[in-house]
Amino acid sequence: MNPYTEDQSQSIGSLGESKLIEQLKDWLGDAAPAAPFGMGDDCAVLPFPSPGAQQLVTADPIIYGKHFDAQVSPAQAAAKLMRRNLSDIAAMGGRPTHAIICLALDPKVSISWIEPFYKALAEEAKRFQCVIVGGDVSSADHFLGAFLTLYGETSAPHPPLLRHSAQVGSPIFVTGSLGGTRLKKHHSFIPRISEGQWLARSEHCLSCSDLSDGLGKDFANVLPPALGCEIDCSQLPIADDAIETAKSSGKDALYHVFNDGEDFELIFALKPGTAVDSFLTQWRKELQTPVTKIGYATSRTVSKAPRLSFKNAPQSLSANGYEHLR
Ligand SMILES: Nc1ncnc2c1ncn2[C@@H]1O[C@H](COP(=O)(O)OP(=O)(O)O)[C@@H](O)[C@H]1O
Ligand SMILES: Cc1ncc(C[n+]2csc(CCOP(=O)(O)OP(=O)(O)O)c2C)c(N)n1
Ligand SMILES: [Mg+2]
Repeated sequence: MNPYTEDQSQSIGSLGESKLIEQLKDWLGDAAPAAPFGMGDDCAVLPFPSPGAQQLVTADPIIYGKHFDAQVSPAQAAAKLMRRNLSDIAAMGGRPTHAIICLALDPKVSISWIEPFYKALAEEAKRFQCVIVGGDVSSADHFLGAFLTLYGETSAPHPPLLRHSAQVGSPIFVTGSLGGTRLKKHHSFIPRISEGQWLARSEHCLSCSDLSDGLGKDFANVLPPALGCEIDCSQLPIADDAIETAKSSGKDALYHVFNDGEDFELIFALKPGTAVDSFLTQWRKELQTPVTKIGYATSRTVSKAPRLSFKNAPQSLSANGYEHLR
């Protein structure tokens, strides 16, 4: 849906900041607790994390024209905003608790866009068991951005799952399937919260991250700078929608797997020598989400940054991922 209207009476400009904030609170309903624990004071007052848990906090926005466009409904945009932050909490093995949302909006944004957007944020918060405790509204010219800060906590007593901690020989896995994001997954994925928590509880996982910028870039998230990674392209879980996308893009489906980003799946590395078959049996007993071993961490002598090498790759595969500002 196009978020803008030329009819001033239907725009948020006709409400003004204070009236809009009142409306936002109404639309959030019981997803927004009362002050001082929620909206209404200068700060929200948050409780300490549960005993033995550590506090997590992450931030990612959605910006019109950068993370979504007019093809995406306000409810889908809201789900994407919540879930891309939830995906970071999942990657650390945590669960979400509290969210703050800052809006920068052109006055021409329509009430009929912001209302379903906020109602869907409330639905998402309830579904993923967190509350929306505040935020900010400011005006911006020709811009629509919603910036979410999400608090969470680790799964006590387990430490958070960190990036860059794989070791030589670590088998590397991904959840779900990759490369199918352009058609719909970028706004309709499920953050892998249970899977992240399960990994945090397992004694096998050394390192974990989520795939937001594409496997060709984010593989490096689980590796220390001195290591490389060999990926067996014949083992990659290619999404049906990656194959569909490839039909019209003129590129190989693997191109979309490595470069399109926004898979919001987990990539993780296990301790070297982990019995992969019994790990997989255990996973499949307790989790429904598919998981695939895609390769392993390799040693590298001359190194500034982790390097990717391939088995069974098509010739001239480019695998760089998504990079803002370029
Ligand atoms: N503008 C910024 N100021 C401070 N820290 C930032 C900024 N942008 C990103 N970071 C931090 O850099 C790290 C990598 O960011 P990013 O690639 O956006 O992570 P993710 O893919 O998980 O969103 C994160 O720890 C993030 O908090
Ligand atoms: C209109 C529009 N343009 C481009 C994209 C594709 N896209 C936008 S951001 C992004 C990468 C991930 O986003 P980023 O903000 O880098 O997430 P982070 O790594 O910070 O979690 C991709 C593939 C899109 N989904 N919609
Ligand atoms: Mg980010």
